Amino acid sequence: MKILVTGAKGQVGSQLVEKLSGGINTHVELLAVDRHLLDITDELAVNACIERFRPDVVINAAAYTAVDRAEQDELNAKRVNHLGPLYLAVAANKIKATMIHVSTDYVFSGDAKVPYIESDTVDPQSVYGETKLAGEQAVINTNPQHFVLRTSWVFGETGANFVKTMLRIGRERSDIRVVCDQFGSPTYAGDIADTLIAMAKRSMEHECPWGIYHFSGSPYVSWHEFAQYIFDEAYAQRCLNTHIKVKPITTSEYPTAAKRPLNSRLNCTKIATNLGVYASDWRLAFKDIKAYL
Ligand SMILES: NC(=O)C1=CN([C@@H]2O[C@H](COP(=O)(O)OP(=O)(O)OC[C@H]3O[C@@H](n4cnc5c(N)ncnc54)[C@H](OP(=O)(O)O)[C@@H]3O)[C@@H](O)[C@H]2O)C=CC1
Ligand SMILES: Cc1cn([C@H]2C[C@H](O)[C@@H](COP(=O)(O)OP(=O)(O)O[C@H]3O[C@@H](C)C(=O)[C@@H](O)[C@H]3O)O2)c(=O)[nH]c1=O
Repeated sequence: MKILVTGAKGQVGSQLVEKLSGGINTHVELLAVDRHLLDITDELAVNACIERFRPDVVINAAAYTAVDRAEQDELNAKRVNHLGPLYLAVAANKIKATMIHVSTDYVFSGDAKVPYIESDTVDPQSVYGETKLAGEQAVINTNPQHFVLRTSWVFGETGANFVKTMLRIGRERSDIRVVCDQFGSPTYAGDIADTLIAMAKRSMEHECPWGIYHFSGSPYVSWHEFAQYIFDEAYAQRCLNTHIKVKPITTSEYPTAAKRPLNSRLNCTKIATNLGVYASDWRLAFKDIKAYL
C-alpha cells in the first residue's frame, strides 16, 4: 500500500512517519512530505506530487493550528485549512485514491449539553473552526472515498501543545490560572496516528464505511483538570521541584482572540462500532513526562 502523508513534521504527522517507517508496517511504501517538500496550498505542486507518486491513500496531517492567530490571518488559515484539503482530495480522486483528513472539535459551537455525535449541527465560533469545517466539506464533496477524523486537544512529544506550554510556564512561575468551564478530551498524537493507519488499511477492503468519525482520548476533563494532572505527574516524576496548585478560572477571566467551545466533548461510539477503534486513555501517554520537556 502506498501512503502519502502531508504535514509530516507536525504532532500527528511525525507520529505517522514514525509508525509507518518499517516495523510492522513494512508493506507500506511511504512518502512523507513537510511544508517545504509540499506546500498543500500550491495546487500545481499537489497535483504533480500525487500524479507522480500515485498513492493508494493520502493522509492530510497539515493544518493551520494557531487558533488565536487565525483570527487576524484569515486568508492564510483558509488557504491551508480549506484550499489545501480541497486540492489534495480532488487530486486523490482523479487516481481513485482514498483521502483521509483530520478535523477538529472546534467545528461545533460548544453549546450542547452532551458529547457531540458526527451528525450534530456544526456551528464554528472561530476562524480556525470555520476554515477547518470548510476543509472537511471540501473533502466530503470532492472525493467519495474519504474518512474525516475529528479529534480534540492533541498533544505529543513533538510540536507545540498545551502540555508543553504548562511545563514551560510551570518552570517560570507557580501562579498558574486555567479555565475550568471548557470541557473536552485530550488526545495523544500517537493514538491518532494509529487510528489513521487503521483507516488507511480499512480503505483497501470492500464495502468501506466511509464518512466522518469522532476519535478522542478518555476520560473527559476541563482544561483546568488537565493542567492539574500534568503538574501532579510532573511533581511525582521529579520533573518539577514544586507541586503547583492550578487556580481554576472562568473563560471570561481568560480573554482570548478566538472563542473556544465550552463543550468540546466528542462521542466516539461510531468509530468503535464501524471500525473497532476505541477511545484511548490519554493518561497512559504520561508514563515519562520528561519526554514533553
Ligand atoms: N493541535 C490540536 O490540538 C488539534 C489538532 N487537530 C487537527 O489535527 C491535525 C494535525 O494537527 P497537529 O499535528 O496538532 O498540527 P501541527 O500544527 O503540529 O502540525 C501541522 C503541520 O502542518 C504544516 N503546515 C502548515 N501549513 C502547511 C502548508 N501550507 N503545507 C504543508 N504543510 C503545512 C505545519 O508546518 P509549519 O510548522 O512549518 O507551519 C505543521 O508541521 C490538523 O488537521 C489539526 O487541525 C484537531 C484537533 C486538535
Ligand atoms: C496557556 C493557558 C491557556 N488557558 C486556556 C485557553 C484555552 O481556553 C485553553 C486551551 O488553551 P490553548 O490555547 O493551548 O489551546 P487551543 O489552541 O485552543 O487548543 C485547540 O487547538 C486546536 C488546534 C484544536 O483543534 C482544538 O481541539 C484545541 O486543542 O486553556 C488558560 O486558561 N490558562 C493558560 O495559562
